[in-house]
Amino acid sequence: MSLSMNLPSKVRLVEVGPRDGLQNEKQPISVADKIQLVNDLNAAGLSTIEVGSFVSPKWVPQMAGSAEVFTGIERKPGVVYQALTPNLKGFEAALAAGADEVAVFAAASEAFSQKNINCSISESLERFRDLMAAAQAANIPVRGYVSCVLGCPYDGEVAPAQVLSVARELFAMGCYEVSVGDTIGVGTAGKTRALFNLLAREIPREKLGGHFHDTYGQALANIYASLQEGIEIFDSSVAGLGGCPYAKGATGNVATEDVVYLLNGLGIQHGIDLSRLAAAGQRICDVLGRANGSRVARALLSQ
Ligand SMILES: CC(C)(COP(=O)([O-])OP(=O)([O-])OC[C@H]1O[C@@H](n2cnc3c(N)ncnc32)[C@H](O)[C@@H]1OP(=O)([O-])[O-])[C@@H](O)C(=O)NCCC(=O)NCCSC(=O)C[C@@](C)(O)CC(=O)[O-]
Repeated sequence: MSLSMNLPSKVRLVEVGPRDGLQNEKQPISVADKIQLVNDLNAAGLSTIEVGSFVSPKWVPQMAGSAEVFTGIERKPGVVYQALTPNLKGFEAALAAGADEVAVFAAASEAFSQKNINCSISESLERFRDLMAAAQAANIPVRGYVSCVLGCPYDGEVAPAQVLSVARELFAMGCYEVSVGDTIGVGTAGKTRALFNLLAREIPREKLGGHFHDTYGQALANIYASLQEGIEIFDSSVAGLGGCPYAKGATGNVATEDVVYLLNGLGIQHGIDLSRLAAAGQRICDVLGRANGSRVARALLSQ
């Protein structure tokens, strides 16, 4: 039971650091370092880890070695190792690499859809159909993402009804859960609550996830607002790694360490060992030669 009767007692964190976190890094990162990151996250208790993506290497070169990463990781029973896939080709590659589950991604804004995956929203949804059929035949669960739900770097304001329409389509075609993403981190708590309130009129709350970037420093406030709306699934990235190659200026995802600290304070269960998690984040930051983006990790590691 959480300290507040109105909040969920348990949350599932989807760790997207190895994919969303690393995809935007310009410097080469070795397959060994990526494998180490996934293994460290495993050891810290994450139950769902997005290991990599099977997208065009011309579009996102950093994810080119994802198959080797999948092959090299130590698998822990009960942990879901997920891959991001934009089409059937990506799905087949993910399946061959041993992904337990895949994620498809659509946008709530037309301009972002074009920039990110080179097609309109409706074309992207159409593209997922053969992937969904192949996934169903192979018994592979498919997660859905909707990007730019609280604003778009090209189109500006995004209508909540448009987010609902894309999320509804993803469910209708068979996604078991949909994560809605504030790709450029412009959302605020009030808008977040209003969005989930609208989505929950048609989609069960326990099937909705929140994916917040911290560009404007609002991610934790938005997560708290989502918890108040009964949302129990959040995507986060160790050490706040990340940024989207097709959203200029977008900084990292909310740091997993910061979310865990928030949940600890609220008495909400999550199953993650914060000190191991902070060590995992610092290790990859040392590899990348960049500052740790988690304030909680910085505070803990300086003690
Ligand atoms: C979707 C495409 C492929 C369309 O790209 P396209 O150029 O329109 O597609 P195409 O079908 O014409 O193929 C072009 C080339 O890519 C190859 N190709 C085609 N598919 C694949 C594949 N799966 N894996 C490997 N290669 C592939 C294909 O074989 C061909 O190779 P070529 O003949 O030129 O040598 C491209 O636009 C793409 O890969 N985009 C990926 C963009 C991306 O990964 N963005 C970041 C992830 S989304 C995100 O971060 C947001 C999220 C999810 O985190 C949530 C949030 O924050 O909001």
